[in-house]
Amino acid sequence: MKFTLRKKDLQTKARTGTLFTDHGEIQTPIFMPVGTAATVKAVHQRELKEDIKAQIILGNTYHLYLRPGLDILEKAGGLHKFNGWERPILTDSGGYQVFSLSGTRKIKEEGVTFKSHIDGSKHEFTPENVMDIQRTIGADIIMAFDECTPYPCEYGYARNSMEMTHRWLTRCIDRFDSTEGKYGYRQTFFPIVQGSVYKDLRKQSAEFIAAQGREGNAIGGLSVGEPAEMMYEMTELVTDILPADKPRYLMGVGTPANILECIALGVDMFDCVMPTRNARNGMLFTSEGIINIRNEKWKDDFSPIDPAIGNYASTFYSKAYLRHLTVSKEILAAQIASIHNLAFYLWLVGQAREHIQAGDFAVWKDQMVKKVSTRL
Ligand SMILES: Nc1nc2cc3nc(NCCc4ccc(CCO)cc4)[nH]c3cc2c(=O)[nH]1
Repeated sequence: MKFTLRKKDLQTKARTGTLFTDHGEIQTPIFMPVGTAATVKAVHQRELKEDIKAQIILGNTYHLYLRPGLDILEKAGGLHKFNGWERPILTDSGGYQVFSLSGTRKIKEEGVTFKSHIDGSKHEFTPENVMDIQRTIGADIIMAFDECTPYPCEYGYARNSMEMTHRWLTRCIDRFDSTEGKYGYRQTFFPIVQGSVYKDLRKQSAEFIAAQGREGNAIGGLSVGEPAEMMYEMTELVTDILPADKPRYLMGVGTPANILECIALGVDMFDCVMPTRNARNGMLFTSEGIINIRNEKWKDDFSPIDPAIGNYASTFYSKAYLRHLTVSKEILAAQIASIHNLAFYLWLVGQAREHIQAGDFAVWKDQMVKKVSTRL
């Protein structure tokens, strides 16, 4: 999968680029809406494309494997055919979900056994079968099966967890490189850096991942409760080691401010459930700051949600109307807020791309970090 760098910022490690997949191009830096179970919750595929201008979305191996299941997905001709999203898709490998979702899991060298959060049925994920599962789902970019090391944890645990992730990585690569895609288009594999918040482990893991020479590299084990300063310190250390000519994907990040700071640290791809999950309880991200739309103060504010970001929902509907829908628990509230928050995230990374191109990203970023973090 080709990745061409366009412009490198002079004051920071920010850069713009283009990622070429068989389902279309991705302009980076990019935010990837999370579509866990074959849907970005409350949003139509047409809205994702036309209003939000999403370029790539995520799916989750753990959820899709359990429901609708591989049989249905294969009969459909893969996830793109099943949900009608014909642009790029990335699937996370289940590592994080198995560790965070099904409390009943056992980690062994062979893999992880767990109970379905849906019906309690027993399953096992191994590096090998997770590659086969992601081949069947058919995402354009598939992730290594890793252990997302919990935070906080002792140095010894972090080291053992990282070393197991590295052994699992070798098994993932052996399996991926000896199998083909099932639907006639190419799939790409990204390894994932671990090492928790220990600088020597992070360095060791980044070097091991870089040495695999894959077409893109991910940074895992962050956005798991550590302080933002620690996230930035680990990200900076790892992006100094990961090859500059390959896309860098920081998993599960983050708030608008986190994303801007990490673009400056050389990250190209981001995903987070925050814009969609927080939308459903009335937390709106806007170009002027953060709004809790349930707050009384918006009751008679008939101004548009956020006309600056230029999409239908954010311009057509007022704050007062969205507050009414939210407090009334109307279904339309989740739809409007989800489209708006995702359109804001895509607008923000689009603005970052423009300012990197214009050469004034550093100054713009510092101003924008303050603005997007303001509580309105
Ligand atoms: N395979 C793999 N996947 C990951 C996904 C992650 N997702 C995160 N963080 C998400 C944190 C997160 C969770 C929920 C919310 C909603 C709040 O309202 C926001 C952020 N960190 C992550 C780390 C890994 C990782 O090492 N390996």
